[in-house]
Amino acid sequence: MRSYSLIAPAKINLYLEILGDRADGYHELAMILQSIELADQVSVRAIGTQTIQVHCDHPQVPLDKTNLAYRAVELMSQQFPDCWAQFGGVEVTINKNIPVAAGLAGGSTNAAAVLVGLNMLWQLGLTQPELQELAAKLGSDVPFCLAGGTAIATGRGEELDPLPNLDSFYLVLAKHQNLAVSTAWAYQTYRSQFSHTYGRSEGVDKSIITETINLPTRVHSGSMVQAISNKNFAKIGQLLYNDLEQVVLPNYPQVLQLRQAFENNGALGTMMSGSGPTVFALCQSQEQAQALLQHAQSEIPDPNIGFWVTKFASHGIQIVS
Ligand SMILES: C[C@](O)(CO)[C@H](O)COP(=O)(O)OP(=O)(O)OC[C@H]1O[C@@H](n2ccc(N)nc2=O)[C@H](O)[C@@H]1O
Ligand SMILES: Nc1ncnc2c1ncn2[C@@H]1O[C@H](COP(=O)(O)OP(=O)(O)OP(=O)(O)O)[C@@H](O)[C@H]1O
Repeated sequence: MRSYSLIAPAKINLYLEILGDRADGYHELAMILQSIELADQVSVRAIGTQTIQVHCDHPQVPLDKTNLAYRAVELMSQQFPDCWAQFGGVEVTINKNIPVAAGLAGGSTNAAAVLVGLNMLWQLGLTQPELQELAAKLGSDVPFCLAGGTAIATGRGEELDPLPNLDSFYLVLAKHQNLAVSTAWAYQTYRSQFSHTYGRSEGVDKSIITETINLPTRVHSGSMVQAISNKNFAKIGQLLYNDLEQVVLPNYPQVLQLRQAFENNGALGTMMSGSGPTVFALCQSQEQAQALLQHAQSEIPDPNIGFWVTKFASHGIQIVS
């Protein structure tokens, strides 16, 4: 039976501003998203039985309908019932390298890989915009994971405008392995505490966050877009921004601690990714990233913290074979 193997990169948020509440319960966003080389490998294979089977080598990843890759197969089978009938069921195998429940869109990128894989397996010939439309049905981050690179994301995160590539940037990621932050909780808490500040470009009252950290002032994403267009790495580092830090940092001191460790040890910039709890630090070289990792590790010698050195990527889902 035919199978396809795909590379599914993680993402980080260089900029995340919450602009307002939406009637559908989601939030209107202005984000700048960036793919990174840290990636899962996903394979899709046609199987004889009319079933969906998901395998994953990471014990925390569910294998049932709650797996976003499973939901991607289900969506495709509903959209293309003739192919489902003709080609039979689908087996998805995920080799997990992206930390789970990390704010790095691990599940979203697996789902995006399944869409691309089934487009090949079922010889559908779907165009990129058609795949993007299906991706948006699965989750707000899935369309970006499909496209990849560097992009502005608006709406609830699904409307994308590409930006120039920044693939010479290195970064260090750090995550407490036993910590997970619910994305829904982070957005709801932000709404209940900060909705009165929507649209105020001068920023919000950050006094509830400990004064030991130097939080950036909210700037319009336009300044970041300009810094990216100019490939001004120092400026990009200074302009990193994430509104969700205002609810996650006060509630998760471990995330704040990682943020401080990076800030004190010479990163170009440091920020929490998405709804956390992963924190990243930007560096101009692999050597600088390794040195920063060592500094942070010696400052917080906790075996439960995972560290990764990786690089910006200029691509989304890639077909390997
Ligand atoms: C935090 C980010 O990862 C940043 O890129 C995304 O905004 C979240 O993307 P995602 O996990 O793909 O999000 P979804 O699966 O669509 O939604 C998860 C939950 O996040 C909240 N959510 C998400 C996106 C958005 N624009 N507004 C929201 O309020 C909703 O409560 C939703 O129930
Ligand atoms: N394919 C998948 N890979 C990892 N987790 C998955 C997957 N499908 C479903 N999940 C579930 O989703 C939860 C969130 O995992 P995921 O790694 O996607 O989080 P995330 O990186 O925070 O996502 P995002 O940044 O899109 O909010 C996990 O706790 C897990 O139970």
